[in-house]
Amino acid sequence: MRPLIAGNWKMHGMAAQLREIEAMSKTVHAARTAADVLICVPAALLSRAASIAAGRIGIGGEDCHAQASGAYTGDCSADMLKDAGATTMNAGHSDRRKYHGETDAMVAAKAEPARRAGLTTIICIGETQAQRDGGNALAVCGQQIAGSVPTDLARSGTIAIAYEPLSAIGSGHVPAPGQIIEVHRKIRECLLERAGAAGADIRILYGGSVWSDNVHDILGLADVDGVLIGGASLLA
Ligand SMILES: O=C(CO)COP(=O)(O)O
Repeated sequence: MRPLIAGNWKMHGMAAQLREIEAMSKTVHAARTAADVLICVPAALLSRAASIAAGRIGIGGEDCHAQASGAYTGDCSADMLKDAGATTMNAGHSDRRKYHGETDAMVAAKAEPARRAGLTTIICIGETQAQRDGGNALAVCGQQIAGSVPTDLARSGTIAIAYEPLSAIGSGHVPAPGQIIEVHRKIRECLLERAGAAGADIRILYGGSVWSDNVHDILGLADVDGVLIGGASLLA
């Protein structure tokens, strides 16, 4: 499977930061990179980022509202992301689950309008350290897949999954390879159960403290079809 190298800028970046999009687009284009490259940016930068990227790399949104329009002050719909130039969006990032109380059902409800808008949705899952310490990591990830991945979307090829264990995000602590392999294998099994053969073609990304010095090793692990990068994606 062609890997996806995705960045997530979170709530970082003013207009000056778009220089990095320019530099990344040029590098990817010139090097004919053997991977798809995508940067998810704050909504305020989306339109300018997409115009600078000019299709050389993908530009994504970081979230959307489940409704197409309405009295939802401060929110942004999947159609709006698409209209601004996005190809992809994130849903269910642990920041959203933690600070906005997003549940699996809410995440699933965002993925469907994204598909209708023509966006691929990267659905983020991952266990907390307490869940891992309690021996529940695989069960938690399985439940998150069951709750946040609509079956028809899994079949339609318009989603990717990002496994981001919370203890790895922004900490510099990447789990042992065995942990990543074990959880990705579990996710693959869940996807095959849900979507049949189509589940084999869904990309499963790893996220959490990915940097230039560990990305090659991580991409070499079984069932790792790409990475979702936070801090390191701010620099071309
Ligand atoms: O949350 C992440 C990407 O969505 C990972 O962030 P870091 O790469 O900064 O650990």
